[in-house]
Amino acid sequence: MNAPTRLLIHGAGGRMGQALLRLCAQRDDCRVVAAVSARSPSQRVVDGVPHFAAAELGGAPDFDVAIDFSLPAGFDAILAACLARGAALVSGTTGLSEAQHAALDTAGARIGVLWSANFSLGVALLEDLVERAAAALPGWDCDIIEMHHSRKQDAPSGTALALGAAAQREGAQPRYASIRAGDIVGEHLVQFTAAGERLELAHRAGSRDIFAGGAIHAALALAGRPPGLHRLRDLL
Ligand SMILES: NC(=O)C1=CN([C@@H]2O[C@H](COP(=O)(O)OP(=O)(O)OC[C@H]3O[C@@H](n4cnc5c(N)ncnc54)[C@H](OP(=O)(O)O)[C@@H]3O)[C@@H](O)[C@H]2O)C=CC1
Ligand SMILES: O=C(O)C1=N[C@H](C(=O)O)C[C@H](O)C1
Repeated sequence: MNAPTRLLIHGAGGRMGQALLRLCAQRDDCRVVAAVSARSPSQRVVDGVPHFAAAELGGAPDFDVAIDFSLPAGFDAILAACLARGAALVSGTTGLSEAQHAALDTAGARIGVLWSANFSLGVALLEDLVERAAAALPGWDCDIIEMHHSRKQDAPSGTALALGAAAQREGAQPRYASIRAGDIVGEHLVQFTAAGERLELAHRAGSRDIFAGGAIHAALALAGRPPGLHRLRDLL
């Protein structure tokens, strides 16, 4: 059997980070060698996993792939750490700046990189469906309504922007509406409207395990691959 892939989880103390740590602990094809959060950990080792504060990232052991679900403020440091170690990066952090996306693209020349606004299988398909609908319905209004929990910091969501970009490629001019309420995991409705009719394409995530499972799948698929910019749809 191959040695387990060594993972660093960046944003480990957060909602996604906790889901990733739980799912990784149930597998024997990967091992979390470092869990990194913004603040100093209250316990150094939790369930056998060494924890680090962001300022201690340089002291983390070697890893094959970093899985990053943090915030834009932490993104530059994890990208730099991956470049310094020659490790791959799978990131789902949304709200990144244009400069951060450009840095990701550049990093693809040296390490394996995959960023996706949404790691669910359903949203990967939804993006295709939205592109098809926009191509088939020229001139229709296109509205993207997204709903998330009240702690989410960015709006519109990364997924809404990715769906909007898919519609825009086919000439639609998407508008966005965001709702932040309670503990909604993540819902996206893309609505095409003309006089007398409306087409609705929707995805509802009921658990963060969907995203975490997709990111782990991508990380294991990326491990050992040559450098390059990868797309989630090619790994599903
Ligand atoms: N692509 C996808 O499929 C999905 C993407 N997301 C995105 O993932 C990101 C995280 O979401 P969520 O887990 O809900 O957020 P949380 O706020 O729950 O967690 C954020 C985590 O990032 C850590 N963090 C914050 N700043 C830094 C920093 N400067 N350096 C290192 N770590 C830092 C926090 O540390 P501490 O614990 O110390 O506060 C925390 O552990 C968001 O951008 C969200 O939009 C979310 C779900 C799915
Ligand atoms: O912050 C979240 O929770 C989510 N963020 C991603 C986004 O911005 O699209 C994906 C998912 O909807 C959950």
